[in-house]
Amino acid sequence: MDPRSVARHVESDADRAAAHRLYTLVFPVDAAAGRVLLGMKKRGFGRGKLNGFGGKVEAGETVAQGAVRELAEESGLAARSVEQCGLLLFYFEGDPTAMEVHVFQARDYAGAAAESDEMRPEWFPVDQMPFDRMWADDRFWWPCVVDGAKFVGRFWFKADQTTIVRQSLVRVDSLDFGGAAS
Ligand SMILES: Nc1nc2c([nH]c(=O)n2[C@H]2C[C@H](O)[C@@H](COP(=O)(O)OP(=O)(O)OP(=O)(O)O)O2)c(=O)[nH]1
Repeated sequence: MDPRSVARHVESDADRAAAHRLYTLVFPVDAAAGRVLLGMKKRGFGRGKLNGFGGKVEAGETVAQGAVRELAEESGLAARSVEQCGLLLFYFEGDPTAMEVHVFQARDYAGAAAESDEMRPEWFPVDQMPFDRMWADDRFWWPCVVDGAKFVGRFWFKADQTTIVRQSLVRVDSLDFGGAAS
């Protein structure tokens, strides 16, 4: 398991041995206007869905650095800071590698949203999210973001990447795993 993975803190002994791949997911929030920037994914995994901005954490960067880099690459926004609000673990039937997704909000950023090769950005009111055009799990944990609550969610998907067969979601006091996620 990647030494930056926090999964070892939240999973069972059996899960701890499994491979985890680290990802980031960043939601730029315009708090004054009550809106969040999503992007329509133009290619690859999750193509056609609306989502936050993110991707794989690269060698030599922290998870937070990866979040800032992906946000800039995909949306054109330069985050001055990012705040982690959640941890998501995804398991897909037939795939031995779990996805460990670190979810951030970016409330302090510079620049204007611009279309990239990967994403077409669009602002939405935080209380009117287009869940029908998003990943199936998002409707369950997004209310935690709106409430300002930190959360850990685990979702087991069928290989169709659409059907959730099992899930757990808990609100937590802290996502500080001894520095592992910073
Ligand atoms: N909201 C939401 N986001 C998800 C889910 N599953 C999932 O992988 N994501 C996010 C995490 C990442 O931000 C993104 C997947 O990363 P990616 O495949 O685009 O990674 P990347 O940009 O490094 O990929 P690449 O095309 O450059 O190889 O999708 C989900 O169920 N809900």
